[in-house]
Amino acid sequence: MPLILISGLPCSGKTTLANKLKAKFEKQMRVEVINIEKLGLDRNKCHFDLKSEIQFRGSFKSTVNRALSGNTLVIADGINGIKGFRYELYCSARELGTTFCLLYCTTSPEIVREWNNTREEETKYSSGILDDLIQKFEQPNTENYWDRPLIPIDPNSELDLDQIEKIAVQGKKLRARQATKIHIKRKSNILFEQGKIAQDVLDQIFEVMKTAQSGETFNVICFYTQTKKKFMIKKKASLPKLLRVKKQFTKTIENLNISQPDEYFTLFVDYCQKNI
Ligand SMILES: Nc1ncnc2c1ncn2[C@@H]1O[C@H](COP(=O)(O)OP(=O)(O)OP(=O)(O)O)[C@@H](O)[C@H]1O
Repeated sequence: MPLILISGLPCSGKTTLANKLKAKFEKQMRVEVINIEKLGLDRNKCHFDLKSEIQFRGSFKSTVNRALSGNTLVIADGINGIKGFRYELYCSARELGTTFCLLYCTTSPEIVREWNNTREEETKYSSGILDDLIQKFEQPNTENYWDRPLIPIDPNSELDLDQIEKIAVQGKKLRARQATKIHIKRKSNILFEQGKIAQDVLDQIFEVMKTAQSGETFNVICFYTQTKKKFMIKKKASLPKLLRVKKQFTKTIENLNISQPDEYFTLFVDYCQKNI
């Protein structure tokens, strides 16, 4: 059954949107909204650090997959700000040959901060986590085929539920393709590829450090294919220290199912920024 994926900054009106969709569609079919509340989790704990984020994404995805295999319209209501993760959810819909669409709540960072301030204390994002999530958010982009069809939603404008129904429910079904299966690479290939990506990132960081003076901050830009991450490192580190960071990262993510090279790259660069 259809998958409606919602994406947007934290506190951008996603659940409000999901509830409006549910109210409309449940007159016609079974509808399941999957979000932090449904999973019984705390939004600040889920995004506290890399490990908890990855665990949260794992349970979000498996709950979506379980619901999709039933006769249910699934509304996957989350920040879904990592493009590699949106790709994985798109693939779930594609493997089942169902309809799919991405609704993007376009609320700006300034407004989400305001809305967050008016929330009840227990549902508020702490300001550090809110800023971190805003900074990391990879905006949906129709150049990525898995971000299509994309419907931008401004929570302050009238919602065109009929347009969403036309695309998400009556629209074209995705076709399960061999490519989806090919993508499920053998673990050893994935580990080999991740090792290369990590080494590449370290080489790029080390290159900048070689020419910089101790005590100054470094601006580093790391590339992986077309993905670019710019960040700052506060102090110079030795090569053994960089290798230790890589080892710690590998330990942190071991047993977590990261198959997308893009996602691995983004997570590793974030980890380097925080731990060097
Ligand atoms: N159009 C709107 N105008 C003003 N406030 C709004 C609007 N939409 C949502 N809000 C407020 O923003 C807060 C967050 O709304 P909502 O739970 O829908 O966002 P969310 O993106 O699902 O949040 P989260 O990232 O925590 O899941 C709520 O307090 C809600 O009242």
